[in-house]
Amino acid sequence: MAASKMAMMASLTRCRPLTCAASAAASYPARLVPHPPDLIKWVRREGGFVHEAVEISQDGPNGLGLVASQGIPYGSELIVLPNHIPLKFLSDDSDGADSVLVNLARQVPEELWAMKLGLRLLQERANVESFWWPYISNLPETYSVPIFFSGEDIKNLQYAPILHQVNKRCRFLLNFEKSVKHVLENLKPKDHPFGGQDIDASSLGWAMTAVSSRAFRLHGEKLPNGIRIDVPMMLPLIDMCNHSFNPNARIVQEHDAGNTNMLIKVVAKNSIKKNEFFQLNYGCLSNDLFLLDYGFVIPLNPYDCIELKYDGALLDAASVATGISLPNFSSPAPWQQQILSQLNLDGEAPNLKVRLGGPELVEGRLLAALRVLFASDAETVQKHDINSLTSLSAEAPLGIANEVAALRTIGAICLIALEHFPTKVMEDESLLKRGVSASTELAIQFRVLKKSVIMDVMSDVGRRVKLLLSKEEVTNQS
Ligand SMILES: C[S@@+](CC[C@H](N)C(=O)[O-])C[C@H]1O[C@@H](n2cnc3c(N)ncnc32)[C@H](O)[C@@H]1O
Repeated sequence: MAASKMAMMASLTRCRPLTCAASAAASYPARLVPHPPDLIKWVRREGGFVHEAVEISQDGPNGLGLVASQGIPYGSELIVLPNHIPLKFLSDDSDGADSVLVNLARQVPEELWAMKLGLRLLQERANVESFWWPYISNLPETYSVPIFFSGEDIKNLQYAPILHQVNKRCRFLLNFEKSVKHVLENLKPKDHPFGGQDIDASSLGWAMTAVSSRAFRLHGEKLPNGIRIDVPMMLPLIDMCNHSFNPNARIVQEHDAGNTNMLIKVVAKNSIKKNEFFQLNYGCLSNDLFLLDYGFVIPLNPYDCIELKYDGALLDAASVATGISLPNFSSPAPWQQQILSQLNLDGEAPNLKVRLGGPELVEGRLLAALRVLFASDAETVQKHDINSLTSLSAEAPLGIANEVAALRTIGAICLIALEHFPTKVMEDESLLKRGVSASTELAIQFRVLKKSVIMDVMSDVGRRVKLLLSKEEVTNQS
């Protein structure tokens, strides 16, 4: 009944309905319409180029992807999009319905930039005559990002920094829904950017996620002052490529022969075998960002890390756990405090977020702070510059005993962080084996990977401590 009313309203107002399903239950989300137009043919018809061996196909659990139907040599152009195909936001001097959109976009905080372009996507999705309909109709109907999780599955993530981000996004969508409704309330039909349709938090969430999971930030048009700024844009067909940290394709931007049109190309980075999927690198991101923006997590992600709040209480608890008591943790000496300020861990507006894991393994600021707090005299420390104090590869700059104490404290911090999770990895694994819904599985996988980041850091610092102690033994014997 409700659906038929919606369809009738859409045909009366010459717009397409913006309703969407609340959550992605299956691993293969359906497209906006059951049989969308052929995207490859559309790109070619619009003057773009698509290599004859490029096909759209199911890429296992990654959804649809682009696959090579025959071998392709290194350096080949796979897709070329002329300037009018990417979907971008509007210019600030737009008028009518577009100016309403520009004004709404001004209410979107910079960090949620995807919502801004999402408004434009919703506008085109609502418009029956949209140039981009062949593209939009091929977009997934639902997304597996946590803003669409049930409250229980949000809790299942078990990791405070991501819970904070999910809550922030949900709160923003609910508040933005109110602002959008208020702005649209008394608009004349010709000024309504969504063809007279109601917008709610769910359609806003769909649009924000369609953009965050598919848009690329590329050079935009040249400004009058000659500068090019990066602008987010949706790249039809190119955004069918799935992610890999070891991609076989890359995006390049080039001017056409007449130097009038900026072309966006996908080029083979390697030679590509028949049946191989084309993959792009979405960025060196943590699993938090992959989950929040794209709705998936990556096992063995070298960029995954955990975030902790550096404070005296954490360090005191860690020192109790290691048995290395040090009163200076909560009340450092003035010279130590000075270095902590230099590290931005003390002072007027300190940044107390520190990371473990990722390529750095231990954030340099945390390592330097511990090395300095365990040092007994200012003179030894002052012989070293901040770069060597923050570097894990600088071997024990303040001596072996100092390094062992700092590393053991990091091990203890890891243990405390691990104990903050309400479940153990073994319990998570048995839940996964029992079979759970797709979103519960994703939430559990996320927390398992966070725990494995912590365990990896623990075993790495443990190895370093052993090595240092064995070196010390050799030195003492000789
Ligand atoms: C830019 S789109 C790629 C095309 C998409 N697979 C589709 O069906 O339309 C990005 C989305 O693809 C999926 N994806 C891409 N790379 C993935 C990967 N390495 N693992 C799991 N899912 C992936 C995620 O759903 C992500 O949000």
